[in-house]
Amino acid sequence: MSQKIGIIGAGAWGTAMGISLAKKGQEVELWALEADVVESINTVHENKKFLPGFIAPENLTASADIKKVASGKDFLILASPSLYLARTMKGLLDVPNIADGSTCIGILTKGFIPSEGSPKLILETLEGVLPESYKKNLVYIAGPSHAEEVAMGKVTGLVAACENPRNSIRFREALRSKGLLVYSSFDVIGVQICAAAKNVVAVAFGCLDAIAEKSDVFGDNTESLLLAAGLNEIQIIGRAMGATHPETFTSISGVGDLDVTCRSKYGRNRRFGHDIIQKNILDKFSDLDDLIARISEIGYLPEGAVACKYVHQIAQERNLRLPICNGLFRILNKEMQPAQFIQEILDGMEI
Ligand SMILES: NC(=O)C1=CN([C@@H]2O[C@H](COP(=O)(O)OP(=O)(O)OC[C@H]3O[C@@H](n4cnc5c(N)ncnc54)[C@H](OP(=O)(O)O)[C@@H]3O)[C@@H](O)[C@H]2O)C=CC1
Ligand SMILES: O=C(CO)COP(=O)(O)O
Repeated sequence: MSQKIGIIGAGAWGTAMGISLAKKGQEVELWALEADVVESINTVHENKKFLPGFIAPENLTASADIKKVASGKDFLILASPSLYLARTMKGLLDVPNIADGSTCIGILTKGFIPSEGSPKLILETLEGVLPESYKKNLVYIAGPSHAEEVAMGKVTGLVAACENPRNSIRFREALRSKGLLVYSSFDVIGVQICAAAKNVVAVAFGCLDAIAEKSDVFGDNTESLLLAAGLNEIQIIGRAMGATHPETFTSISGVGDLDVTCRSKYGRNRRFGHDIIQKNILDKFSDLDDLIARISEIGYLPEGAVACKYVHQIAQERNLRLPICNGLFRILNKEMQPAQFIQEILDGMEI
């Protein structure tokens, strides 16, 4: 039976998920902020701005009216970048099926949310805004899933994490298809940390990858060294923040997502690392706060740059030793030259 699904955020990932669901026969409506994105999806069935080259079925439609997109849906999927997620969600609180808790909500965003004290995880932030009935009922969805490949129908694995197994199973059934395998998890904290922190490691990986292209000293072996040490740092953060299942880190949402983000040609975070070395992209920003404030000027979304600020804050507050994440923070904050970076982190890291 076809279900009604709303997706908030028509970037590459929201659009690809919409295409996958629409191909499965679900009735999907996407919210896009920009009128040209709405028009392009509704007229030529393609998101020319964020996912060009992929044609959507006609049962995927778009609207600029966020409340309309959220109204009367069985499922609502949030796919906005971390910087805009909380603000976007607040605009939906008076939608009747959200106010009464009857719509099942899942989140695709990867990152942390700033708050007055410590940075917060996404579910914790949304639970603080949504009606009480959503507590322990939000579903966090992550895994190695570049939008382009999901839109193509290439076989992809995702984890749907929720403290209430009924909801992770509901999402699993709604999302899964021949190309999309969906597994349940209870480890909402571990899965969120893996999704946010792997982007930071992938920026560092992109820097190393660019340096290695012209180096006699660094190669594929060095890259695997960085990847393994990065996974170690992700585990340190996860354990400190309350991840419940050690196997999360070795699952598709842990090492799987880290691997694809570091190595895929579609990776935005890896590309950003490359651009730091090859295009001196940091020259136009004065520090990390300036970069975050003007992130749209980069032309694509490196969530790892935003997450790096919050991982650094968490590391300081909890006295965590994270040479890769903290080394990258010093680069992005203009405290260290990129050239020094790889050697320093290789000298400092523990596997
Ligand atoms: N791309 C991928 O392969 C994957 C991405 N993700 C995660 O999904 C999230 C979205 O990434 P992605 O789809 O790649 O992003 P894109 O860079 O493709 O799209 C940018 C998005 O930002 C939105 N946006 C820009 N300005 C604002 C604003 N002021 N308020 C609200 N929304 C705004 C755009 O809205 P609009 O649509 O309305 O124009 C659009 O949805 C990120 O957290 C990312 O880490 C996770 C897995 C895979
Ligand atoms: O999360 C992703 C793949 O699972 C997308 O990573 P990038 O944002 O680096 O492209």
